[in-house]
Amino acid sequence: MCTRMAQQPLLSLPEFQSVSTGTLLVKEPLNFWGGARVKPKDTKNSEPVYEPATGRVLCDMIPCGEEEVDEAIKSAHSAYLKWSKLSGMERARFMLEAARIIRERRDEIARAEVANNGKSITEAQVDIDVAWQCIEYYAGIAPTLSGQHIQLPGGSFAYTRREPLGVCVGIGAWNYPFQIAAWKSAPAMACGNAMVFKPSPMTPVTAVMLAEIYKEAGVPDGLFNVVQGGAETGGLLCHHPMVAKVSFTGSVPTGKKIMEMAAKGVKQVTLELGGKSPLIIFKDCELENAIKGALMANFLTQGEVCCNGTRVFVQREIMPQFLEEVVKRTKAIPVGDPMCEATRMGALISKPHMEKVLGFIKQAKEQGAKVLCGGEQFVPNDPKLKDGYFVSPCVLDNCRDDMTCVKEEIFGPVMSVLPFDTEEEVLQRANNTTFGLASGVFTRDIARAHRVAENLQAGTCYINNYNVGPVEVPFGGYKMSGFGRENGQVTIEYYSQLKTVVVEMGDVESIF
Ligand SMILES: NC(=O)c1ccc[n+]([C@@H]2O[C@H](COP(=O)([O-])OP(=O)(O)OC[C@H]3O[C@@H](n4cnc5c(N)ncnc54)[C@H](O)[C@@H]3O)[C@@H](O)[C@H]2O)c1
Ligand SMILES: C[N+](C)(C)CCCC=O
Repeated sequence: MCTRMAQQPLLSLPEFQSVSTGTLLVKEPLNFWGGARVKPKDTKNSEPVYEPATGRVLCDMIPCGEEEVDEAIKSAHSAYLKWSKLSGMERARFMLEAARIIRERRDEIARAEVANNGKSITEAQVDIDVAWQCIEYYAGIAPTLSGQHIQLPGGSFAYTRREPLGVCVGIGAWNYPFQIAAWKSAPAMACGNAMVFKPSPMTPVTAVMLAEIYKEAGVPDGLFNVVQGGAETGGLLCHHPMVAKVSFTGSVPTGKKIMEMAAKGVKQVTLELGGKSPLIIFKDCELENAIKGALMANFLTQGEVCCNGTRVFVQREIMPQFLEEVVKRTKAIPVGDPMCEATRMGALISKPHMEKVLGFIKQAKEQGAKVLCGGEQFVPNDPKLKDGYFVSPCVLDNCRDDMTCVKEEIFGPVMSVLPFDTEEEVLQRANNTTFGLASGVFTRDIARAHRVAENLQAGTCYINNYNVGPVEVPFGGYKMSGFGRENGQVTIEYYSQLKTVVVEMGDVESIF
């Protein structure tokens, strides 16, 4: 059991007044376009949405059909026509105000995120901070967007204009629901686009809070819209002729489908997909930091993190000390009520997902891995949590590169530990995967650190840390982990296009 934190100011929804585990019921519509929540037209395909910590139904997710998707996109388009004509400074003012409101309401949003996602309140608060920081960062970039002047012969010249794409679609995963919505909408809006965002059907609750906040900050109605739904609604968005770009976060199989659908309309795509990232720990590392890094690389958000370093390669000489300490600290992770400030690991997203994760662990044992700790369904003492989807964090030893737990993304709290002997060998093994999202190396040898970073085939390499994600830094994958980037300056390129204007100052020279 845990003590409730002091009450914070309210969102517009009465149900957020006293959110603690087992209390939230969301009855308000979760769609948002034209500057307001929109009731679903047809409730026949509704799906229950569960609170992971209790297994209780939190709300119904009612998918949007063709007519609703069309309304949302048209609403976005009309907002785009106004928003794209504002200067960067003007756009920035609205975005800074939205960031301020998020900061002010951090706790309410975090609590709703916890109720819907199951992650610990400590992590959810960080996610909300990252969300407002992202909006603030792109507000800072908006006024700097500019083109180039190119002098041509005879006084003629050309210039380039960085222009928005139009209506962008964002499709999100369930592990960082609010943060993903911010990571997509902030750069899109900074560049002058409008967005229609579809959250995961398992986490429909908080994206609409972001929509309300943008409205309160004063952006034009329709600039950021939310449609609820699953694969079918996602498909309607991808195929819609008024959509210029799709930014997708999710699994590799769905990413492939998104790319196919977008290809039909020659729409731009950003794909932020899954991973099975290597973390390499050399014997010359600062072991205390490496152990902390391995825990951060594996157990944030119950292990449901795309860039997690789940293949932990440890140089053989330090394996015993590493394992002893990592197991001791893994066993000490407080698992339980995610709303408690002392909790460090909450509940997995759903019962089927929990069963899938437990299935991976069972298979790992059958293939010869040794469970050093955890890896079981966990039932907290608090009776209200008895039907929650908790799994005790697990460390697997005796792993080999050919095991399923080492090759496939588990998306749960499971660390696979693998011994290695040489740098050359570990690089070859680390890169022997179709994924390429992230990677990490712990060593005190500065030359080795940079050599390893250069040779790892991944979109990010952490040196002597893991899973830090400042919004100033680009994030995205190599290989089948996707392409395009989120965060950092470079993301502007993925939400804008360049127009060249050529100006003749003399007479036309015609060959005809
Ligand atoms: N690289 C990243 O930044 C990043 C971040 C978070 C999660 N992920 C990845 O996401 C996966 C987990 O999330 P998930 O289970 O929600 O992924 P998922 O692929 O099942 O679903 C992601 C989103 O796609 C939608 N969708 C599903 N089928 C669709 C279709 N045919 N057309 C259009 N939309 C469709 C879903 O409704 C959901 O909103 C993991 O693989 C994880 O690594 C990647
Ligand atoms: C843990 N980070 C660095 C915040 C990345 C989260 C996005 C991936 O799931």
